[in-house]
Amino acid sequence: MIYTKDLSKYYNKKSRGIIDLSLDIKEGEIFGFIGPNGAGKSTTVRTLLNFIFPTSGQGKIMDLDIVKDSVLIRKNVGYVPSEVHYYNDMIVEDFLKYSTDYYTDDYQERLYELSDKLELDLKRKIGDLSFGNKKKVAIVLALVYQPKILIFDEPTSGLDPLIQSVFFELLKKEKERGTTIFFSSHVLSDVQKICDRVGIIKEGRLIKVETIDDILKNKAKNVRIQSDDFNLIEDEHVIDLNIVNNRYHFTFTGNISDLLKKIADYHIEDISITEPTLEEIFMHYYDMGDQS
Ligand SMILES: Nc1ncnc2c1ncn2[C@@H]1O[C@H](COP(=O)(O)OP(=O)(O)OP(=O)(O)O)[C@@H](O)[C@H]1O
Repeated sequence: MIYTKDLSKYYNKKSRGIIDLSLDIKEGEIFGFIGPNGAGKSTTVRTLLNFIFPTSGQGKIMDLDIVKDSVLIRKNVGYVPSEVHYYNDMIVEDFLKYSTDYYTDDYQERLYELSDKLELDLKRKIGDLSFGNKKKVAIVLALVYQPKILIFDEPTSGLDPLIQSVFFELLKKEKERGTTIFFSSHVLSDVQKICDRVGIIKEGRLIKVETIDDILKNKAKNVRIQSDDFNLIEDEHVIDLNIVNNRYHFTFTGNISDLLKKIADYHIEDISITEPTLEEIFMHYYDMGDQS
């Protein structure tokens, strides 16, 4: 549904946006796109929607070319930008009605239903809305006509936790309908909640694409051991070792039953083996960069 091959964007010779980005997102998939500030998330989204031209490479959305067919693409995509700029002097209700008038079907009822769920005050002027409330306007607009594809750039920023959970409920309904969702964010818990797969972007390059399940299931474990004679420091599977007094904290990347066999030789006072958080895994990928 969303495909790119070696897509690159340089703003000028010195300023890279994205480099050789290749993505293949299937119909009905919710794809998380994660990376810190400046990694290239917004550049990717803006290039996909042809707000900026790619420097090289190609991209397709629903088999349509992202540059040549961008008008048709935008008709089929709901988009929530990272920063929302609409007509400040318009009343929210008028703006939403005006925007939905473009579509042939009658979306008025859904417009009010979504605004109500997100607790959006329809009677205020857009210019008087907070950042989060402006974001709600963008979310209503993206969801109202039930497009086949949704592209979100940091959609939850500015939303309070209650509204965030309403938003995720709305997305679950979209998923049931088979909508394809590109979800760019730097908030790992958001991505973990809703996405099927996640792509990690670092300094403009995609360094990893994996399912959330695999990331959490197959990866290293956090191990904490208290022992006065423990000595696995040279083990190739022991990384990020931290020793304070007789307390050992490390990440174990090998088979956990091998670890249990090895530690049976030591006098262990206390032990815990836990799944790393997505945050820790993410930091690990970031440290390893392209070799991961
Ligand atoms: N208009 C621009 N002109 C020059 N460089 C730009 C421009 N927009 C973005 N960049 C550069 O491109 C790189 C990627 O920026 P981008 O905004 O895509 O990152 P991001 O992952 O969306 O980060 P953020 O979460 O801060 O928006 C950064 O180094 C940024 O400085």
